[in-house]
Amino acid sequence: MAFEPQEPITLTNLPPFAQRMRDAADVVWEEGYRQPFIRELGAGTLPRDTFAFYLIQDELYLNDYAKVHALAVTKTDDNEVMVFMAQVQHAIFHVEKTLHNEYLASFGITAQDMRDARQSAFARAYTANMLATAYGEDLIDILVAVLPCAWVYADYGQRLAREFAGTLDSNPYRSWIDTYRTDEFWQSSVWLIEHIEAIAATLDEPRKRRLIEHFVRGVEYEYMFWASAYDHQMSWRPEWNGLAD
Ligand SMILES: Cc1ncc(CO)c(N)n1
Repeated sequence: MAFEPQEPITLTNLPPFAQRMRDAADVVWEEGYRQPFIRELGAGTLPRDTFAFYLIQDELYLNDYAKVHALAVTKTDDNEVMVFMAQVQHAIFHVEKTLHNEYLASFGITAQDMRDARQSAFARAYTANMLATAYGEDLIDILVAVLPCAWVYADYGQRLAREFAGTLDSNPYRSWIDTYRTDEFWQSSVWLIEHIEAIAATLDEPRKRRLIEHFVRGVEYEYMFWASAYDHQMSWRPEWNGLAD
């Protein structure tokens, strides 16, 4: 389907460079939606301790994710970009972390448990990669590094809400789905896509290809974040779990 520039950017009306990134990631993206963690989250059957494992990892993730947005501010004097980055940081602490805190409290996970928590190998690889980009690369690289985070969650949130609409009322993970299904959450991706599109139009093909590669890698990290949580896997190999404790 061709991009309709007069129409708003939606999950299916994407400008050309965003469409290229999305197409390149498609296999991972669709397998990601079909993976057991996401299926069971949608059905409400995901074991609580698996969701708790994910939430603890995601708490740690969000700290690094906030830092990446803070570092983006140091790369530009464009106030529109600076305001966006500040708004995302605000949403991390006041929307996503509020959601987490409600779940963590209901699971009996304490502040001390959180202070003792360590990142899994998969989560650490993801945020180390994002932080390296944020410290060492340009604004465009940071925008592309954070886009999979915003976009995959918005896409899966909306799809889960639609696919499992009939059982959402009794789904213990409903407030998680409700957080990511909103148009407000999707609008972050729209903002990123628009700004990436404008910058990408000024770049040569090899540079664009590198950005696409970064984007696909980000979608892969999103996949593995859930897959490793599903298996409660802290280390690269399961038999190494706990060796450093
Ligand atoms: C791992 C991960 N990616 C993206 C989001 C959405 O902000 C999140 N909370 N966690």
